[in-house]
Amino acid sequence: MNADVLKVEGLKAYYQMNYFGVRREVRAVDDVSLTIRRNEIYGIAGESSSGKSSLIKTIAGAITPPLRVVDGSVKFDFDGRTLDVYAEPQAMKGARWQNLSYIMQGSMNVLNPVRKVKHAFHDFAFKHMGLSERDFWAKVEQHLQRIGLDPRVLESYPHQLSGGMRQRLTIALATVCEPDFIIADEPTTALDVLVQQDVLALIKDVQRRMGASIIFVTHDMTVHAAIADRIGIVYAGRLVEEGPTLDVFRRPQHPYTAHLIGSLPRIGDSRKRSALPGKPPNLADPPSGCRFHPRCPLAIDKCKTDNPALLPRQTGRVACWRAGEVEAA
Ligand SMILES: Nc1ncnc2c1ncn2[C@@H]1O[C@H](COP(=O)(O)OP(=O)(O)OP(=O)(O)O)[C@@H](O)[C@H]1O
Repeated sequence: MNADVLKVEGLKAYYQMNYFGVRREVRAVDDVSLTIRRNEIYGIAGESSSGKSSLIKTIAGAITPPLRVVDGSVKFDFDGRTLDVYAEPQAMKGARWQNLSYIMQGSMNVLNPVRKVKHAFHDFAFKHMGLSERDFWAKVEQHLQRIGLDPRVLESYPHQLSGGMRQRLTIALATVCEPDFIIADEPTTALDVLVQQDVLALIKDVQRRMGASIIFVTHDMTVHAAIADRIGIVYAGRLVEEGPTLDVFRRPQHPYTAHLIGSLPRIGDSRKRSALPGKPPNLADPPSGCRFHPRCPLAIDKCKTDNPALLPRQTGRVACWRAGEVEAA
């Protein structure tokens, strides 16, 4: 069996707009290549507007205009069967829920406020599981119990449940068909810190038990530290660093990664953390060369003109002309 379950190659997805005859193109995903292994949790990190959600939506095959794939490919390997997301959109429909599930940003909203929770399970999962009604509900109840929810929640309306319970329910929904691959966008952002810990532990537990792979997005580096096996750092539509989570946190190679990690508060350290000057660039008109160069403390002339490729380095990959010359602040 192929060890990689997802292969993304040279992926470019742009928002292409036309305002009164003037074309505008936002290069939100710009030449991203990555692979995800079986049983792996891969986190995508980066500031707001760096393109994380656009990347994950594109990987999930869940894009709508004006976002369009202009180049590259996204291929899954499910049980030795290759599923090419953009070459075979129909096959993708068949794979949803069974092989692949997508927990969108704000996905608690999939729970219809005027219908009991049980309807969401029936609407989304029943037809994919090939079970009788009776066996289906037995399976749903067993799944809820496994993830610490009382099956009586099925008879509740969403407003009767706390935010943490609703998020647990969306995770239950996304995992009840035991998919091989889970895609999650900011799965814990709307929750307070304690509930967040709980939901993170749940995601990790469900993933380990089912042997699934997960790719998830959050801007919160502490969430990556808690659950990701590897992380990819995105800046201005490009993957600029990738590696095992511990290595990236201990020895970031890219100045941007070093900054993201250096700005995290640490217990017992009251030093003021410095903010990175400037803002992420406008992706309709990104800077030449390395897109980080206008904000980079280590930039040299070459960085202004030449785009560094993402190259293997130590245990991961990094795209920087001065890779490895940084230490976490
Ligand atoms: N519907 C849209 N039309 C045009 N541009 C868009 C649209 N949605 C997002 N963008 C632009 O695409 C770029 C990447 O946005 P994206 O939402 O993918 O970033 P992100 O890293 O997920 O940010 P956040 O953490 O704030 O969700 C940004 O410049 C954003 O303004």
